[in-house]
Amino acid sequence: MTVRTEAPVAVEVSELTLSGPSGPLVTDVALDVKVGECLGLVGESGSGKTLTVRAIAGLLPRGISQDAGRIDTSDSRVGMVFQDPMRSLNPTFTIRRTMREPLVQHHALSRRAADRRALELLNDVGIKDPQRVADNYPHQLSGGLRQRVLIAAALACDPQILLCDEPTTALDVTTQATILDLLQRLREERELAMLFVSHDLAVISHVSDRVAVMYAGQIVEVGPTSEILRAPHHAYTAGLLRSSPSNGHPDEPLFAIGGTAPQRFGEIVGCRFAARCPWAAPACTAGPVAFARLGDRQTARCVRPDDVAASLSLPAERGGWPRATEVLDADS
Ligand SMILES: Nc1ncnc2c1ncn2[C@@H]1O[C@H](COP(=O)(O)OP(=O)(O)OP(=O)(O)O)[C@@H](O)[C@H]1O
Repeated sequence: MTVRTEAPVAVEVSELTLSGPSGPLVTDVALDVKVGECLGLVGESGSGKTLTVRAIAGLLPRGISQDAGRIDTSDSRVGMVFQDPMRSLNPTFTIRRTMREPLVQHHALSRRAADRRALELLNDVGIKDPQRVADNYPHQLSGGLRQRVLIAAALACDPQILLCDEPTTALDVTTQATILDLLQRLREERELAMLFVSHDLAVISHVSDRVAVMYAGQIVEVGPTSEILRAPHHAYTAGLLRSSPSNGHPDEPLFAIGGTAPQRFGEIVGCRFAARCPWAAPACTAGPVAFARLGDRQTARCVRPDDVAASLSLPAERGGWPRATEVLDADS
C-alpha cells in the first residue's frame, strides 16, 4: 500500500525511557507512524519491543516505570492484538460475551446492539459463520480463528491505531499468511496506523512500509523496508538479515550472530552491539553513538555505517557478515 507522504502522524514517541527493578530496559526510543502506514518493530527477544508497544497502549506491566519521554497518539483510539489469543481471551466466556464487553463499554450499546455489532466485526475479519463462532468458547476454535476473533475484538473500539505484538508467531505458516493478509486489508480499508512487532524480519518485510530495528533497549536503525533489506547500515540489522532462514543456503548451517545481547546496559556508554560487531572500532565504545543520516529516510546508530554497507556489497564469498579478519583486511 502507498502511504500518502503528506499523511498526518498518528503516533509519535520521543525519548522514551522505561525501567524495571534492575535498571533501564528501554532507552531513548523515538518513532512515529503515519495514518495508513505500517511501521515494523523488529529485534531479538528481550530487546524491548513489547514494553515499547505496551507503553504506547498505556498498558505497562506493574514494576515498569516510564522515566522519560513523550508518547503522543493525537487522542486517537488504540487497539491492540497480542501474540497468544489463548491467553488474551477469557476461556470461560463465549466469543459473543468477550466481544460484547468492549462494545457495551466503549460505545454504550445495548446488549442486543452489541451482539449485532459483534457479528458484523467477526464477519469483517473474514469469519464465514459468525453465529456459530460467537457461540463457541476459545478452546473450541482453531488458532487462526482465535487470532481473527482477537483482531475483531481489537476493532471493537473502532481504533485509528492498531498495535500488533507478534500476532502471527504462534500460527503455522499458512495461517500466518492469511492473518497477515487480513491485517493488510483492514489497514487499507480503515486507514489504520499500524505498529507491527516481530522478531522475524521476513514477516515484517511483508507488512511494513518502514522498519525500526531494536537492539538492547534502543532503536539502532530505521528506514523504508526496501532500503533496510537492500542496504542495512547497522551491523545488527545486517546480522539479523543474514540469520533469517529465508536468506540461508540449504547446504550451509543457519547463520547466527556470535555472542549474546547484554541484559543490563545502563553502564555501556557507547554502542551496545560493539562487543559482537566485526566492524567495531575504538570510536564505537568511546562515547554515545549518534544516529547517522543515510539519505532522506534511513538512519543508523553506527559509527561506521558506510563501512558496514560497503562490506555487504562485496562478492558473495566475502559479503554478508564478514569474519573480523576480513573486516580488518578490508580496512588495510
Ligand atoms: N514485567 C516485567 N518486569 C521486569 N522486567 C521485564 C518485564 N517485562 C519485560 N521485562 C524485561 O524487559 C526487557 C524487554 O522485554 P520485552 O518483552 O519488551 O522484549 P521483547 O523485545 O518484546 O522480547 P520478546 O519478543 O521475547 O517479547 C527484557 O529484558 C525483559 O526481561
